[in-house]
Amino acid sequence: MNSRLRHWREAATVLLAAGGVGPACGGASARLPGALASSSSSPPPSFDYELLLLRRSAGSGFMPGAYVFPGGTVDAADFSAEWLQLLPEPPPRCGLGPVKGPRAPLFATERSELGGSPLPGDVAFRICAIRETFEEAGVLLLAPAAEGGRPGPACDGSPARLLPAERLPPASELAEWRRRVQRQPGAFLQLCRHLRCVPNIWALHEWSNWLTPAGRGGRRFDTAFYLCCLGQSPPPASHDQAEVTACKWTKPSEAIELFKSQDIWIPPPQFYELCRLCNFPSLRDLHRFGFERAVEGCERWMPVLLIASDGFMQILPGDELYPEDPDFTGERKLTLSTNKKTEDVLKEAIRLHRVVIQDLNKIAIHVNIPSKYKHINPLPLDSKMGNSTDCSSKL
Ligand SMILES: CCCCCC(=O)SCCNC(=O)CCNC(=O)[C@H](O)C(C)(C)COP(=O)(O)O
Ligand SMILES: Nc1ncnc2c1ncn2[C@@H]1O[C@H](COP(=O)(O)O)[C@@H](OP(=O)(O)O)[C@H]1O
Ligand SMILES: [Mg+2]
Repeated sequence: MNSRLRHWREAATVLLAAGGVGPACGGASARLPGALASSSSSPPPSFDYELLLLRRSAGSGFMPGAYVFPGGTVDAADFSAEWLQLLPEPPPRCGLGPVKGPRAPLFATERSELGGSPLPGDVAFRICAIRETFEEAGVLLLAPAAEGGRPGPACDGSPARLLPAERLPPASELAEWRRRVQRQPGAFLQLCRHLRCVPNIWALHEWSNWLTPAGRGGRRFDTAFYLCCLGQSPPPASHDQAEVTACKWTKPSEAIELFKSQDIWIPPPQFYELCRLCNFPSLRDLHRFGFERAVEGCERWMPVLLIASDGFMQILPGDELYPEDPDFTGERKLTLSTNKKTEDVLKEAIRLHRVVIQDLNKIAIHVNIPSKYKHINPLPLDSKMGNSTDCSSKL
């Protein structure tokens, strides 16, 4: 086994947004992607789309009860060479756009331990995210196969669409397929063959890559985060009453409000990504940004814990306290700690990229450095969205 894989499991997740079909909202859509609000008095954005959040079972071994995006651990079936018979184009890209930027280790991993699959990580992790979205929420992100048996995914830069209802089997049959895939992930390939479809890997755009922090002794995941924008109303989503106990389509701002009011708990990486989405009230703008930015790639982010006297911080790459040689495996048991209060630590810092956690639902993101790879920093939220838990980008 690859030494990295002894320490964590590889996983994929998808920020699934749907909407953008109604009239433009408010004027907030005039906010330019990439232009961070520097004032704390701008009106709250009005979103024309919703995002799918799932509540993890209270019995889950990892982050029980947390609201997360659909996703899970990669299975050998996601790397099956048989997918190549369904995909319209051969490796290495299988019809995916180029990535000129850096490749996070997740995407460049040697796959021999998974049977030496010729399927690239870029494809397999997208298949994983799509399969998990079906298992956990019943939402099927598939593209139809073109006439003659060759699939013809739309890759024209517009938001994706789900298969039309007439392409799907009756609900009871689909529910049976869902149970089969939950029991045996390899059944997802059989379902795609049966429906003459392919997982719509072209609708998933590389967004970020988070590695669970080391040092807490728990389970860790190296997770590929993708963005997928559906240019249609949010489709029905249903939980599986097992791994997932609730499905919720929510605007990014509403999710943050629910977090602040302690109605839901969202883990720091998902909170960070929700605050990034707050830059985009319009689904079309979000899609365009995600589609065009993906070519730049992304780097892996492993937060490094700094324990202060009244809370703790997750230090992120680019921050002046981020170690030059981070302890990825946790074997060196390196921890950062100080007797100072978080407020004083923050006052002393010049280059900030960190998540300050004072208690479970009191999180603030502090960033004053530009985001790399043409990405975007979390939006500072204005006072109307509350300030007990703020997402403050200091620029
Ligand atoms: C009080 C604050 C505690 C802070 C500790 C953390 O930051 S935990 C962060 C955990 N989050 C991640 O590792 C991000 C990626 N993980 C996920 O999206 C999901 O956990 C998963 C990997 C998709 C879950 O996989 P399952 O197989 O369990 O569904
Ligand atoms: N009813 C239930 N309650 C809690 N966890 C469940 C569950 N049914 C399945 N799971 C867990 O969900 C995980 C599967 O996640 P995914 O398919 O998203 O990777 C598995 O955890 P383990 O990884 O600990 O086995 C599985 O045990
Ligand atoms: Mg999961």
